[in-house]
Amino acid sequence: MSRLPIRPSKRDLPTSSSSSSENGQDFAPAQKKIRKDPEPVKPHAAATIIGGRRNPVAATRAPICKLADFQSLCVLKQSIASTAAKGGNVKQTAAPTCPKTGGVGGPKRQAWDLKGKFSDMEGKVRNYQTKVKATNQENEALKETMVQSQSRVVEMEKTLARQKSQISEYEAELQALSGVRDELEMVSSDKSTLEKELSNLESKHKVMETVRDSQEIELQTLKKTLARLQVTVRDQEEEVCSLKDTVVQQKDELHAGEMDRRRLHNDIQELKGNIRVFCRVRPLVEGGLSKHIQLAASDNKTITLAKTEESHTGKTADTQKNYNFNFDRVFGPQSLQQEVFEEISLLVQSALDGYNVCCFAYGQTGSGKTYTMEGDECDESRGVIPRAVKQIFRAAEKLGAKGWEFTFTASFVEIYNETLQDLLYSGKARKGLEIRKSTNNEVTITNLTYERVCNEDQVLGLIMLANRNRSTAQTAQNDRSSRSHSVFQLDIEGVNVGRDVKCKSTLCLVDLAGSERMLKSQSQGERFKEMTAINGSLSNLGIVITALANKESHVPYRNSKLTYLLQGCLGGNSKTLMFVNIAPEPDSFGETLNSLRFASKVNDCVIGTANANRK
Ligand SMILES: Nc1ncnc2c1ncn2[C@@H]1O[C@H](COP(=O)(O)OP(=O)(O)OP(=O)(O)O)[C@@H](O)[C@H]1O
Repeated sequence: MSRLPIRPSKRDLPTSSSSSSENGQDFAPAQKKIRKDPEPVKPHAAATIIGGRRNPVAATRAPICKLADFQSLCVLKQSIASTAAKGGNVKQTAAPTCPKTGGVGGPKRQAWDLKGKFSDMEGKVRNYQTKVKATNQENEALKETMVQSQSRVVEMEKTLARQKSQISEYEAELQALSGVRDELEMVSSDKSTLEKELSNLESKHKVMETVRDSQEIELQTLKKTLARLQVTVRDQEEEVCSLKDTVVQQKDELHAGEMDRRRLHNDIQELKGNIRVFCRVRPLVEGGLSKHIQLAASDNKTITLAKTEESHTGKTADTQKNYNFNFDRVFGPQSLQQEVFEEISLLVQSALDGYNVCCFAYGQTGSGKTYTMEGDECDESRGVIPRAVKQIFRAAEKLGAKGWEFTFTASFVEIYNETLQDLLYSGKARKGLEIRKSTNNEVTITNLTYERVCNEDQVLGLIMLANRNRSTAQTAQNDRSSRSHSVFQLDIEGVNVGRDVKCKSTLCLVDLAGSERMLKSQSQGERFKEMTAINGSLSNLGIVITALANKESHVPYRNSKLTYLLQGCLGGNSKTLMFVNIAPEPDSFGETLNSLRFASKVNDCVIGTANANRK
């Protein structure tokens, strides 16, 4: 019976843990206490500290932990290590309680020695109870330590959190500082650039200083030169003043000279006669000159028309009848336009000096009137009108230097069948063109275009316009230009403000209608009307000139439009030049003789002295 309770406990031993192999029921409470003890110690914390492995975060953060934190960590480590060591002792002390030893160092009791065995067991129990008590005490101590450690751990974690937040603050600060560093780098690079610039500027400054020094030296030299020049300028100013006086004096003299020139020029013109007649012979179409026209080799003022008259009976020899004419000048068929104009240019000058000048071409159709007055387009063939215009504007420019200012007004009128046509107007024939005489004896035409002109080209443009308008009328009426008078007038007004002198004159250039006479029986209708008008105006021209020459009290200017219009240019206060153009063909003999007779009559006239229109 006594063996029965022991055996089962022996058989249980291999399956029990080493601490409960002897008496599982008795030792169970102690074993339970041992198992519960380690619980307060968190495996994580123990592993972290006992294992000695360092958390990588903690390791990396260690350098920035405060020294106090580090020290408290060390204390915690030591206490846990000592606790672990004590725990190990518990295991070591528990090891001798292995039931296989059978008692406390004594020999194995006999099976029957139950009392002995019991006392052994009691001894063992007491022993174990003592150990358990000690272990419990240790456990309590450990628990306390664990609680302390846990509170420390909590503190440490707080500290850690604080430090983490501090670290993140530092990191943010660091980041901000890195921005500052970048800025600093930029600033330093700017600084180095500025330093380079500064050094460049410094070197430039040095160069400038050198330049300034040399310029200062130059300035000094220039100041000296300036001072010298100022003295010279003062001298020269004095000289200029005296020269100005001289200039004023010379201007006075010049003006007096100009007035003298005008007077002398006029004297010469008057000596030449205030009405002059030039004869111009047109060359034959095939060249040369026909036999019936003879020009004296000795002078250029005579022309002879020779006519051979056959004997009526045939018994006597043929007789030759010569008609001699003297004029102011006779131009042969070879005479150039330039030569012809030279003789007239003095009269053109008179127009600028304030005298009315009239130049007209008389002759039968085709005798060269238009060629003489207008000429052809090429330069050498230009006639009296374009050359006169050129001379007027050039002379006006020269007189400008002597204080004269001129204004020019041009008009171009045609007299056809005793009616006036405005050649500067391209529209439908203008009506209401009437000749009017003002109280101061100025002749004007109502509704006529008076164009202000400033230069030669403008006048030439107007002449071309007049020719276009004339040829338009010509296509409507064949040969009209030969049957009309064209009158170009240039009104000249001059003023010399400095001298308070004014002058006013008109240059009148006229291309007359063909002067040939037609037998009344041959002229019919329009042609008869034309011929009557032409003959009337031309014969009236002769009458007016004769009346002027005879100093008659009444001069019938109003008998024709032509003489009425030319009144101002033909009267006593003008210089008149007449061209008599003759055709060299033998069959024009009769007309040539008539023309020369008319011209001769005019040439014999002595018109009174012209007065300049001056104020
Ligand atoms: N001195 C000259 N030298 C060369 N050719 C001339 C000369 N005179 C006139 N002629 C020419 O003779 C022709 C007739 O001349 P122009 O037309 O001038 O005559 P006109 O008298 O004006 O005639 P009309 O009364 O019909 O107008 C023209 O071809 C012209 O070029």
